[in-house]
Amino acid sequence: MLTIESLTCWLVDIPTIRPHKLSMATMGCQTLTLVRMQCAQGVVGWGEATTIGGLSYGAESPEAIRSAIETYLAPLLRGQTFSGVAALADKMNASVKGNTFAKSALETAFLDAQGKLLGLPVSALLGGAITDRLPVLWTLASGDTDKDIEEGKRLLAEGRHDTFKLKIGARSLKTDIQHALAIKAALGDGVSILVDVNQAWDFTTAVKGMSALQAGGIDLVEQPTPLWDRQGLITLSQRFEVPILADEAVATSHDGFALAHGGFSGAYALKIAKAGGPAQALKLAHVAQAAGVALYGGTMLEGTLGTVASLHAWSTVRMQWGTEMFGPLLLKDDIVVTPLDFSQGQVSLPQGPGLGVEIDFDKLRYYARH
Ligand SMILES: O=C(O)C[C@H]1C=CC(=O)O1
Ligand SMILES: [Mn+2]
Repeated sequence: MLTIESLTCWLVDIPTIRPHKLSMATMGCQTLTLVRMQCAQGVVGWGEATTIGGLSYGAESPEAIRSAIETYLAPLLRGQTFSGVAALADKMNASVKGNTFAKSALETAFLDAQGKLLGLPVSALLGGAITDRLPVLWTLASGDTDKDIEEGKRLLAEGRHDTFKLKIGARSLKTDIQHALAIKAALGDGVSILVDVNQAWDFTTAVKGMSALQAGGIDLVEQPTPLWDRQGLITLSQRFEVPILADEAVATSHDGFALAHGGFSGAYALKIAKAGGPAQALKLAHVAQAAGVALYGGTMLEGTLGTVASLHAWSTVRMQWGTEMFGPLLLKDDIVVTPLDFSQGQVSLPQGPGLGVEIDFDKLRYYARH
């Protein structure tokens, strides 16, 4: 049992190591919404909710996440006792619609506190880790083909990553295809290349684009069409051999059920923020498993806190397509004492109680918005 005594929120702005270009936004800075949950049992839990490009990716901005927590969720939860995340989600969902990013930060903080109280890692509260090293790809998204090739070659030589995702969709189809295939040719046949279109194509453009990407040896195409076009995604998944990864189209277990029921084949990108927390994201994972849809561990380019919360959840299921939990590597700095260990295309799951992450308060104060 955990009694929530108080909740504190910060907006933390951290610059990226280089501009990160997506079809809908170019990021030069990432804003982490951080939550500290003080519990009456003497433990403190930490959570993070992070989105991409203000309101250009999702319906919750960092400022709105903070406001939802401070104005609605904190007063609802303060003084309440919960036996676990199911009870916490039940309480939040009864009074607050949507706002899954805000709920994800709170579910994460609760799991961190509960793990610390029980002396267990968060993964143990979510079913138990089946691995302590998870594959991690890297996204090449400088916006410049030659720079991306240079970056990919360097990371391959360093042995840090062996799989790359490209962000396309902002430019013409022809330019995007040339870009993706030039990188594929430069990095070589042994290197797996995935592309993320972030909803930028309509159905007919997607048919042309997927034909070219499939012929060029691209291994996976992520969210080619708008999130509302469920039937389009299903049809594309049945028409092409190159698998489709559903991202924006699949947030919760309900979306996963509807897509699979409609005949979708391919994979789902799990993200704790889309679902409302690590435990909620696993509900989608379990629907996918039941439907024979593969899994991929997705990121909203979170800092270490949100990344580790995701890793604890992802460690409890088999990720056929690996993960993209490289968020901390895209940021110039972070607010934790010990950075994650990324090497050989993998990241290690922290082993301590709770999330297994310690906050660096000086850095938190330095980067926090005033
Ligand atoms: O998948 C997305 O749409 C968002 C994110 C994940 C990796 C990356 O570079 O951006
Ligand atoms: Mn995506």
